Amino acid sequence: MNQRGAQMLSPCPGPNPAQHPGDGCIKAVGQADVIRNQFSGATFERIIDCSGKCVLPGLVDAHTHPVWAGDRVHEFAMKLAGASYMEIHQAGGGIHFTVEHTRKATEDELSRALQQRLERMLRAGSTLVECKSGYGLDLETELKMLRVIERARTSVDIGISSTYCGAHAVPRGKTATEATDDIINNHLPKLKELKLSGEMHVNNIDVFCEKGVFDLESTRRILEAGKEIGLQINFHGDELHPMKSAELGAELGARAISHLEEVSDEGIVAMARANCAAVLLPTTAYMLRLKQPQARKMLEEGVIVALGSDFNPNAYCFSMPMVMHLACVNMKMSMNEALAAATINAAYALGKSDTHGSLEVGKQGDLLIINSSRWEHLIYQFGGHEALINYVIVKGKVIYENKRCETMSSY
Ligand SMILES: N=CN[C@@H](CCC(=O)O)C(=O)O
Ligand SMILES: [Zn+2]
Repeated sequence: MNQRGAQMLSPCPGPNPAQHPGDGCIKAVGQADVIRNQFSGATFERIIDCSGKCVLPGLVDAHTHPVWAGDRVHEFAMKLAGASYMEIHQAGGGIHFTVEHTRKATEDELSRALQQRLERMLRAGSTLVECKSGYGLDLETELKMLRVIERARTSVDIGISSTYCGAHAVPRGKTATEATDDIINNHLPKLKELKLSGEMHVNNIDVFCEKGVFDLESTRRILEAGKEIGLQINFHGDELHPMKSAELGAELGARAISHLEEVSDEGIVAMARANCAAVLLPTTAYMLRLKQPQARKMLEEGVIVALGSDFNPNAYCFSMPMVMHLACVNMKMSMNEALAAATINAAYALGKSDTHGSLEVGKQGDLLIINSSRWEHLIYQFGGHEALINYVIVKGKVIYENKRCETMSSY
């Protein structure tokens, strides 16, 4: 913590932590001496002296595709040579390439890969991440991916919001209408059954609403059917072409829409009115050399702007500190705006801002301790988070401690 403030974590669900078992929530936030007095009789599992350091909320990554097999480094070379994302996709690469490999992978292989990726995200400061399916497209593989995400809830100490993204691409051999019918008639009823039986905890529904993928009408049908079974609407829209996805999302009560490089002015206003969050993905706009989304205009209009890493085989980045840096430089966000977008606003995009995303009494004790007296170093030092993040704490427990940063971060 910096010199002026302090946070007190569990174990302690009441005012006197000594009398209560831990619930992993924040018990007090304020001046160090006031808190010290307040808890003078208490005993703690662990006390960390944060003098000269900063305490930040754990970062929230509002958009990731972390379950897949088969990397696409060869496509990176193709893109550098001038091929566009859609050219590769339409030639059977891109998402289709990943689908082919993910269908062949076993559940254990996918679980191991996911676990390692989530651990890398944790070490980069993310304590809550959205995780999408979407490289199966058929029911069997989509369910395999969702089960892998479900397993990670217990095997990794990171918070997870799970998203069904069966409409990530139109599977080979099907039209978009046939794929839409399959999702509505077969995938969603099965998800509803698994949700009701408690076997799966899927939170959100996603569609890639894009020219040559799912058009506005198919997107509407899928999202409405998902909402009907209790999923939050959180989808890809207005990325490569203006689709009026923002207008549709606002009308359907979407919790969030991602990308939005090609959103219309009317769409921005509609999202602001509907409290629909914009999840901006600076790595993708950078990687694909897309037009940058209009973050400034969105903020001026009152849109809730969140950030995500979009980790996927196309945009291979685990690091929300780097995402914040890109948002500042390329989207002209201030460092304060980027931090809010990577914490409380990202939590909002996942429907979790009551419990996550800020350091407030009663919220989950997810936080980072930065080895610097100015938190802005986390954004300023591009790619430097490994030397800055001293501790990652989830539900009041230290889950990553980086002793090396004590000697590294000031250089
Ligand atoms: N645009 C659609 N989906 C992903 C990319 C997925 C992929 O290329 O594998 C995205 O958000 O960038
Ligand atoms: Zn995506």
